[in-house]
Amino acid sequence: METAIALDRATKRFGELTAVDALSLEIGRGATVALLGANGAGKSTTVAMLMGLLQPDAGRVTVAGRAPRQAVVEGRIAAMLQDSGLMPGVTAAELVGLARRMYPAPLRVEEALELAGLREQARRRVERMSGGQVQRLKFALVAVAGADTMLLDEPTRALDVQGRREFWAAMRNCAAAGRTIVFATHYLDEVEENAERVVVLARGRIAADGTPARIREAGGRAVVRFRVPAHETLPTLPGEVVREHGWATVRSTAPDDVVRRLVGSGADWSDLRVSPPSLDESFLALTGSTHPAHEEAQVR
Ligand SMILES: Nc1ncnc2c1ncn2[C@@H]1O[C@H](COP(=O)(O)OP(=O)(O)OP(=O)(O)O)[C@@H](O)[C@H]1O
Repeated sequence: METAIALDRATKRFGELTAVDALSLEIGRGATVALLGANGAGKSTTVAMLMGLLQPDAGRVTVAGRAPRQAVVEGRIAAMLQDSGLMPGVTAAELVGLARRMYPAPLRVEEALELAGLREQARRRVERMSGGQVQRLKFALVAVAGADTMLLDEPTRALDVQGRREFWAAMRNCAAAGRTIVFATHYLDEVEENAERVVVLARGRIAADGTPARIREAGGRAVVRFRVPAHETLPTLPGEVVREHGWATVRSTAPDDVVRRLVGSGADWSDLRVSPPSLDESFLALTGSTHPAHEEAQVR
């Protein structure tokens, strides 16, 4: 498969701190990849190196086989960075039209707005747009580049559920058109739904790399739950057992063994159910962090 992005032992230091630590990663063309990691894991620094905004102190970074800056100039890669502002007083179509002039082989303004789901809002002024529309306009500003690779750094930060849904629908339009998309996020549900590959970063290194399902299984514990009377004695089960209100909950990396022992025990249990490991819990186990989410993610 053709390589869209390659980092070869890329390292970035800020004084004493190593933000990205000999990171090696290859992303094939057309892939949709999530970069996951706690605050400070090195996601934004990696994105900045891929855009040529930061130079690695050691190692190599290439985009479409070129130096990142060259790839940017050639319009092969475009990014939606965190907290970028928008010029007020102009319409969505005017702004996308301005951005379009920077690229050698851009899309038409209408195409970019269509991809971002903003066809109806083409003539709306930037300051009259909702948070979700603004975020999709930022996406249109990236999409108009017509680049094969798009980097999105926390694109749905602070969006409500509807805004996030609309944003990812726009992103999937681009993915379906064969673009390579790499996005950094803290929202694990977005990863499950929108990425075919997840790269988990911790302290500037790769903690895990695989499909969302594999990542879930790599670090997570399944949950086995069943009804059991409070006085009933249970056999020793491989996992962490919590009993309350007539239910037992077992968190285990070996759910089959839990069920086998229960069945063999003759204990008086019922209503057994097994749930797969959650990505959330796996993430915590893999990164050793407290919680992957920003405050705003926790209140959702
Ligand atoms: N310009 C800078 N100067 C000094 N330290 C920096 C700079 N940029 C980033 N860092 C540090 O490098 C580390 C990695 O930061 P980075 O922004 O890449 O993490 P992140 O995974 O994107 O985090 P977040 O989820 O909070 O955006 C952090 O410890 C951060 O404080």
